[in-house]
Amino acid sequence: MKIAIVQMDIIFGEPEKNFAHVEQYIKEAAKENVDVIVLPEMWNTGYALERLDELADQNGEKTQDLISRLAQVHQVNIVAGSVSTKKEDGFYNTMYIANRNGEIIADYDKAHLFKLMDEHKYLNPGQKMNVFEIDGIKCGGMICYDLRFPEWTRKHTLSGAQVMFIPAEWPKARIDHWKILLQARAIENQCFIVAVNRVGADPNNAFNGHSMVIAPWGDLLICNKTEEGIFYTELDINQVSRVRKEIPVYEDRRVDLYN
Ligand SMILES: NC(=O)CCC(=O)C(=O)O
Repeated sequence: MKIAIVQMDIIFGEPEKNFAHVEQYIKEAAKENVDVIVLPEMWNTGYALERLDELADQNGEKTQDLISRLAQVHQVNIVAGSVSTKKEDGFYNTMYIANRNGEIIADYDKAHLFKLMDEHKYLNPGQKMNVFEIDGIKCGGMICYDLRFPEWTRKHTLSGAQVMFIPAEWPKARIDHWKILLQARAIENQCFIVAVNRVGADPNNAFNGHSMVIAPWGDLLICNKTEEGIFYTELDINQVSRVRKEIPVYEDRRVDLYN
């Protein structure tokens, strides 16, 4: 599975400009014949939460139209990070995934809302998990702060996910947490982690990238990139079963002791 991760800047409260940037990035990444393109969190508006009524994507339609069109034209899967959406009962932080045929195969609303960035004041939390298939490989997706809840990743890998996609707007101030938690999630769940963070700044935070792609043994395939750009790598999915055979963590779990 060839992956392109888009470590982009996000223009605060300017969805038109961000849509245009994302379109350019997807076109550029698609030229490299990749299987999956991955975007960061809330790339349409950034954390302009006070203006969501005016800015959020109505039912995610604009986002779904864009990624569906580009996925079909370029025959590429797109894990479209997340965008702010306006639905019937309020606002959400929503991830959409399009397959090579341009079909939207999954959507996910961020389950754990991050109080330090005021998400709980403006957004509704999601109520379901997010497992989907890309080219026959079971994958899972969650968003940024969800990473701090190990049981959430484990629930996805127990459902068969071999690759976890994690878009983020994770500030520079806590970037060490990001790196350590991502590597731990990969090692403990013996899965690939594909985690995309933004760069740049908004009125409250600075962001320094460090998007990471980590193999099931904990090897770092992409890490420590702080500049804006697209980064590429390839996942050897067979590593998941090899690592799980070598250290049979899933067989050795003591579920009888956990509840
Ligand atoms: N956008 C987010 O969910 C940020 C999470 C974060 O910064 C953290 O420390 O957790």
